[in-house]
Amino acid sequence: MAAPGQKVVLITGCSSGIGLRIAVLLARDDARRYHVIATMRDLKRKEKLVEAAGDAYGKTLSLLTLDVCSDESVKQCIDAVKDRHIDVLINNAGIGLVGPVESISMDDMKKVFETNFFGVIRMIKEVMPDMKKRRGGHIIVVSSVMGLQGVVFNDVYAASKFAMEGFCESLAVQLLKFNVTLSMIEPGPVHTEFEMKMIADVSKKEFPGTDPDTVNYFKNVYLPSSVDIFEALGQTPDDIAMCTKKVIEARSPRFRNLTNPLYTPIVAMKYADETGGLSVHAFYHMLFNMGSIMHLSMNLMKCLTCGCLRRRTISPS
Ligand SMILES: NC(=O)C1=CN([C@@H]2O[C@H](COP(=O)(O)OP(=O)(O)OC[C@H]3O[C@@H](n4cnc5c(N)ncnc54)[C@H](OP(=O)(O)O)[C@@H]3O)[C@@H](O)[C@H]2O)C=CC1
Ligand SMILES: CC1=C(/C=C/C(C)=C/C=C/C(C)=C/C=O)C(C)(C)CCC1
Repeated sequence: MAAPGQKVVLITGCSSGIGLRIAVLLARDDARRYHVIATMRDLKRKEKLVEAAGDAYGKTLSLLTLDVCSDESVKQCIDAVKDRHIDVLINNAGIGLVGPVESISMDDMKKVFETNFFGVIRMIKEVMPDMKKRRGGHIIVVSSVMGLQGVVFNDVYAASKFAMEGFCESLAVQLLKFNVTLSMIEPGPVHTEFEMKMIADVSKKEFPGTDPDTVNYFKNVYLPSSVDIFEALGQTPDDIAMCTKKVIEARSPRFRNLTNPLYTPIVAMKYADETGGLSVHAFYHMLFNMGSIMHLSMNLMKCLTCGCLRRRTISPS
C-alpha cells in the first residue's frame, strides 16, 4: 500500500522492455516518492521484473494482473487499487506489426488496434473519471515516432499510433479544465523484445498474396535498413524510462516528448512541407536509393567509434 505523500503510479505491460524499466526506476526512487503498481497480463512472466526491482518489490512495487484488451480485466484491476486512487497512469502495453499489407490478415491488424488504440482508451475510460473528480492526475501514453511520421511497411502499427495521437490531442484540451495532464512519449527504435518479436515473426512468414517484387523490397531492402536504423539510432529501455520520469516530475509537463533527438529532423521534415511531398520523396530516396550507402556509412561510423579503422589507418605497421 502507498505511504502518505507517495504518488500511486500504475503501468501497463511491465513483463518486459520499457514498462519493466519504468516500473523499476520509479520503484527504486531514492526519495521513495512513488508507489508503483506494475501490471502485466500474465503474472507468470513477473520474474524479470521482480529480480530487477530487488528489495523494492513488496515495498514500493506491487503487482496486479491486467490485460488491456479485456473490459473485465481492466475493471477488476482498477477496483483492486485502494480507493481506485491512481495519480499517474502510464499506458505502455503495445504490440508491433511489420510487413506488406497484402500479407497481413484483418484479424492481425485488428489485434494491433485492439491493443495499441482501444487498449489505451479502455484504461483511460476506467481511470480518468476519478482523476477528473479529484481535479488532479497525469495520464502518460507511450506512443512512438511512428505516431507522428509513418514508416514504410509499418502501415498498420503507425496507423494505430497516429490514432492514439489524434485521440490524445483532442482529449488533452478537455482534461486541462480538470487539472489532469496528458503527455505522449514518442521513442524511435528501442532495443527491447519488441525488436526480437518483429524479427522472429517476419522470419516465420510466407507473405501469402504478395507479389515477388514487394516481398523482395520488404525482405532485401527494408529489413536490412531497419536493422541498421536500430543499430545506429536505437535507445535502451532505460533511456525511455528516464525520459518518462522527467516528464512525470516536470512542473509543467510537455504534451509531446520525442525521446531521441536524432529523430527530430525526420519529424520536422513533415512540418516543413505542407504538401507532404518532401517526406514521401525523402523516405523513398533514403530507402531505395541510399539504402546501401546508409548501410556502408553506418558501418563506417561503427568502425570509427570502435577504433578499428583508426588503428588500421593510423598505427604504423
Ligand atoms: N521497442 C521499440 O522500438 C519501440 C516501442 N514503442 C512502444 O513502447 C511500448 C512498449 O514496448 P516495448 O517495451 O518496446 O516492447 P515489449 O514487447 O518488450 O513490451 C511490450 C509489453 O506490452 C505487453 N502487452 C502486450 N499486449 C498486452 C495486453 N493485451 N495487455 C497487457 N499487456 C500487453 C507485453 O506483455 P506480454 O509479455 O504479456 O506479451 C509486454 O510486457 C509499446 O507501446 C510500443 O509500441 C514505441 C517506440 C519504439
Ligand atoms: C528503413 C528506413 C527507416 C526506418 C525506420 C525505422 C525502422 C524506425 C523504427 C521505429 C520504431 C521501431 C518505432 C516503434 O514504435 C527510416 C528512418 C524511416 C528512413 C528510411 C529507411
